[in-house]
Amino acid sequence: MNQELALHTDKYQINMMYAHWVNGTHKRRAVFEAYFRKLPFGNGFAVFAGLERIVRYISTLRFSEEDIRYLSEQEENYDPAFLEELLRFRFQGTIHSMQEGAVIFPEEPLVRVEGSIMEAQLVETAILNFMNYQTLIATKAARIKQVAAGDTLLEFGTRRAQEADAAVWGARAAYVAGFDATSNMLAGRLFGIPTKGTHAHSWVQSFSSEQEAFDAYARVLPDGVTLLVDTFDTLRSGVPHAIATAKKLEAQGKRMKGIRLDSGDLAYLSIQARKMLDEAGLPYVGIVASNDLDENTIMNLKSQGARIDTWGVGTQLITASDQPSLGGVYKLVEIEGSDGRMVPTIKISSNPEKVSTPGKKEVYRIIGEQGKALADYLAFPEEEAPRSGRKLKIFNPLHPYLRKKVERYEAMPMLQPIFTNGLQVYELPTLEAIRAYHRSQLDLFWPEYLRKLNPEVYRVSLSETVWNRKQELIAEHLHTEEE
Ligand SMILES: Nc1ncnc2c1ncn2[C@@H]1O[C@H](COP(=O)(O)OP(=O)(O)OP(=O)(O)O)[C@@H](O)[C@H]1O
Ligand SMILES: O=P(O)(O)OC[C@H]1O[C@H](OP(=O)(O)OP(=O)(O)O)[C@H](O)[C@@H]1O
Ligand SMILES: O=C(O)c1cccnc1
Repeated sequence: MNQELALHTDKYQINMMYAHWVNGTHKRRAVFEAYFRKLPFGNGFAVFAGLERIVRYISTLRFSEEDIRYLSEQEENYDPAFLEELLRFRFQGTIHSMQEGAVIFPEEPLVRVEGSIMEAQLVETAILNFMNYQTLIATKAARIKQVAAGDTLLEFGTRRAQEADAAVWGARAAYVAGFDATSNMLAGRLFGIPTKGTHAHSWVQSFSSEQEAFDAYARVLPDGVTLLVDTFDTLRSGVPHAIATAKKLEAQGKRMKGIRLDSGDLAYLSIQARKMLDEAGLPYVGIVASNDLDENTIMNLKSQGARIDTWGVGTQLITASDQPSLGGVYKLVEIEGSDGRMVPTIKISSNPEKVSTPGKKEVYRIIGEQGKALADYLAFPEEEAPRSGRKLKIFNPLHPYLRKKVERYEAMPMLQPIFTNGLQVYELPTLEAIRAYHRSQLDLFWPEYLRKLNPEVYRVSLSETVWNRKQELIAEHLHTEEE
């Protein structure tokens, strides 16, 4: 899915690039950081996703002749010399990022872009677009995985997704966070995600009897067939007909894989269907359920003793319906001054949570002696990196009186170099490696940070130097305001 995406940006980015170019400031060095302020779904963590798309986007970022022609028709009347420069544009900046599958938290840099103000501004919109959506879906999927850890999870959302890209990249994000397969064949081909499918009601409706429909499907797809049993009456018709088909398969030495329930009381129906299958000597036939499922319904069904082994989850996952967007932002944290030195910048807001943290920052995950994460720690790259034996003060930046000191720990750097001066230096991991990394990340946390309801708040701490710089800049700003 390599598309031409240079114009996949907001017009104001092009206009700011142009204004910088006219002003002669377009080559000033700038550092931006992308982060979010609030976790989605009331969850205690999020799962980072979107990097592969970001890498593909950055490495193929070019304005085509058609893009330039389109820009030349805009009411802004861009100077042709500016458009000429866009035609030669290549991203030459440096990007650091969290790796896909990382467990991440509010207020920490997830993607850091350093480059000319012109190029760093251009890529804001697309980076946020990819990161916000894929991280949101991976986080939703992680919540579903948490309540059905030992079961099989199928992603069924394409028909309800917000268009094609969302379906395909959403299927990938779900797989990153632990789903087992998708129904989307394109996602399967593009990313190597396992694909699975049962059949629709239309298959049964297109025959004169349910039995005939089941037998025909099983004849064509004898290995691992799953039959949808709720077209007419699940317990009186669907399950008995499926049992009859399974017996015919057995006679040929084949095993039916499962039945699918898609309506009605899924707890009751699955318990009854399980009994009927077991009594018919078919304990190996599994039960798939679908129908507007999410983590809450699945948990609830499990608490009712539902006998469901596989969950098909569509709409609620792919649209993240209880919170359909992640509010990731991209803020300027440093800019080159007239003397060529980099100057930290701050964005002040009357809402203290919206005041940005100045300066380019590294993110360290501080792992305590029991192998579990204690806090994340943000420090300037020029500060001495945290290492065991060097006492660290961990505090909550919004409530600095909540503090503790740690001395024996491991400091795990979280941001990896992805591009250096335009050159891709990061080799994209396989999806299997990303899934394994995600699981290893979850293992770093005590369960109280991971639980789905009212989780403990994990701390993202600032180094004292970062904290002091922030206070100085706030004070400077107030001082200038008063003058
Ligand atoms: N035992 C149960 N406990 C809690 N929720 C359930 C239970 N059984 C099913 N559900 C959920 O309740 C909702 C039922 O929705 P709805 O009433 O639209 O379905 P339906 O009428 O059974 O089927 P259809 O989709 O054909 O209309 C679904 O989200 C389903 O997952
Ligand atoms: O419910 P979701 O989580 O989105 O899962 C996907 C749904 O898509 C299919 O039916 P569809 O919704 O097209 O029709 P139906 O509800 O009438 O079965 C399938 O039978 C599931 O119910
Ligand atoms: O294979 C299935 O059962 C399926 C696929 C997509 C949506 N609903 C169901």
